[in-house]
Amino acid sequence: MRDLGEFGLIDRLTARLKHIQTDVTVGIGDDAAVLGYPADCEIVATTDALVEGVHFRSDTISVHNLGYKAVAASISDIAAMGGLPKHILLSLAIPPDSDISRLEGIYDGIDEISQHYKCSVVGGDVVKTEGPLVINVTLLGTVKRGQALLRSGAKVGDVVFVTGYVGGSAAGLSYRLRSQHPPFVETAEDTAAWKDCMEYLGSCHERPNPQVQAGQLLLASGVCSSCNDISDGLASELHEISKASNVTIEIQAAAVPIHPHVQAFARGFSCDALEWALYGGEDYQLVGTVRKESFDTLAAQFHQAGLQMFAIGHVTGTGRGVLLRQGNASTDISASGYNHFRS
Ligand SMILES: Nc1ncnc2c1ncn2[C@@H]1O[C@H](COP(=O)(O)OP(=O)(O)O)[C@@H](O)[C@H]1O
Ligand SMILES: Cc1ncc(C[n+]2csc(CCOP(=O)(O)OP(=O)(O)O)c2C)c(N)n1
Ligand SMILES: [Mg+2]
Ligand SMILES: [Mg+2]
Ligand SMILES: [Mg+2]
Repeated sequence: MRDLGEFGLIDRLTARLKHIQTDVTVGIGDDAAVLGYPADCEIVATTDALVEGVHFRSDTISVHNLGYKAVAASISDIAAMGGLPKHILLSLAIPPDSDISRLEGIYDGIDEISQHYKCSVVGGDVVKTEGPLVINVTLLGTVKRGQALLRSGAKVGDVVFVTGYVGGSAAGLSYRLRSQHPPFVETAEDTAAWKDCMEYLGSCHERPNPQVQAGQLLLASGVCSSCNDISDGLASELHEISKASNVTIEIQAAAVPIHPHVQAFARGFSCDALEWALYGGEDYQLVGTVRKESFDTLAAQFHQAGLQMFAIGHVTGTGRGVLLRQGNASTDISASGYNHFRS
């Protein structure tokens, strides 16, 4: 890698990007990219850093899927605003002893997800570091002017929704971090079921599906009063909506959608699947609120489009708070979830 030099490295990595760029007047190779945007749109911009040892480890994710997931996390933020992803700026801080094939693998994963979601890398930066590998993704997208979905519009009476299963990524990570064989695999049938379960958990953790189409439907419906994507866990994201909208939210534990594979894995290892769903994070589903009278129509639209839409609770009052109802008991759930500066 040292032989390549900075510019050789950039050439090697960007050569992996096969996805055709659209709305790019000037792309990689000049001082800055020049990008075209439709006049009836606003730009949505998000940035997130991923640090080796904090966001990923070589034994928890493949290099290809690391590239895939790094961009997926940013696409998810654009989806939560009701936007479409367009242009990626990609910066890497690279330890000097890094293997070039590892970096190329990351770029292949980025190229794969770029093709799928029709966005492209238009620039970036490479620097050396004495610390761990850092990948920073900045993503620019478009949203219909004045229509971005915010966290701040939830109103009393609204239904709280989530666009898919939660807890799968944390379950997948928990699987990756443990070495022992599952206690419930005895017969050949068990082995087959276990294999399906592991594939599901692995893909939840390594290859999340950011909900761009769901965000588009929510925006077009005109009845979505708040929206957020789930990076830190359902509890934390609900607290953000509660804070931004100054409302109290109550969700039903039994209504939180947890995939049967996640439940089976939790049972097998005596873990709590609801904990993963509430506090695990990295599910990259959307959570938000819609007007009560419009929920059924919206859910039907989602199902027609092959998407999921689960009602998990209501906005019950004004003033901040998130409550979890289990049977007759209703308890405050803390804002805990993944938090970089709190343990
Ligand atoms: N270092 C920073 N400087 C300025 N704004 C920041 C910084 N870090 C985070 N933010 C902003 O704070 C808000 C919350 O960030 P974050 O919790 O990371 O959002 P998300 O979970 O959607 O990625 C976002 O608007 C983000 O842009
Ligand atoms: C090795 C490893 N340890 C822990 C995690 C779990 N994890 C790391 S960061 C994170 C939350 C999401 O990252 P963050 O930087 O908070 O993204 P943002 O909320 O800004 O989108 C989670 C659940 C992981 N993915 N890999
Ligand atoms: Mg962030
Ligand atoms: Mg977010
Ligand atoms: Mg976070």
